[in-house]
Amino acid sequence: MAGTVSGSLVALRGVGMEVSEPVATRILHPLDLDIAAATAVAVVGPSGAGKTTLASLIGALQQPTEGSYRFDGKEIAGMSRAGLAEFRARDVGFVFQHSHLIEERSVTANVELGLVGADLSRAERADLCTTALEWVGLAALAARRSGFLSGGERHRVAIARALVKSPRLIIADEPTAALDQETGRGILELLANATVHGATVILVTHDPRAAEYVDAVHRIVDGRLVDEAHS
Ligand SMILES: Nc1ncnc2c1ncn2[C@@H]1O[C@H](COP(=O)(O)OP(=O)(O)OP(=O)(O)O)[C@@H](O)[C@H]1O
Repeated sequence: MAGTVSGSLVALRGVGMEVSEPVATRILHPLDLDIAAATAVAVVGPSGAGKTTLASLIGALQQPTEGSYRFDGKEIAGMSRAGLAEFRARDVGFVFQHSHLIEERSVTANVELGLVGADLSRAERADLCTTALEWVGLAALAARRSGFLSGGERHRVAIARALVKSPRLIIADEPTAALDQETGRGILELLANATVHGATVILVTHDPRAAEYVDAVHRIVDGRLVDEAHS
């Protein structure tokens, strides 16, 4: 891609994480990782290995204690708080294990939360919400109160909320953990398909089925990137 040094959307070089409180702990050993634009990758590994920490560094929810993180060629490590907040708001959509919807508000109102801070007219917001809901197959439920949705439907709304601003990066942390098998499959498929819309997708998961839906699997064990297998 234009503007990148390595050709990757996400390029980590020697990125690591160490915390000093409550005791000095090395959470991630310095690692290199490249993720190409419009691909889907899974980050897998045992509990406590550092998967969420890695995803939160890539999503700029935390800063690494060392190394360089370039996103589309632009250095993210060391950016100001305001710069990080702007990066997250513009470029990153997050999907978590629980959908975190506002129960008493409508499906559309929840999706619109993904546009907070965007300089858009009411009509533009409505259009974007409709498109996102169509994309996750929930257009018919747009006006429904979110508290009345099933678990799978809630996840779809959460995905629509992450997608509505067309972020270049989607980070999903254990998106299937709270769902039954079949619903989980649908969610994995939906997330991986975001690449068709140009998004780059990072799935943090214990779910072995995720490998079927992604372009690459990155394995973290004890804070180290130990394996990379292309499917
Ligand atoms: N801010 C922090 N301070 C101290 N320890 C931390 C901090 N953040 C994470 N850890 C520890 O670092 C390790 C890695 O955590 P992380 O959440 O990244 O693992 P994970 O692979 O996502 O685990 P799981 O699959 O159980 O969610 C864990 O032992 C965790 O307790």
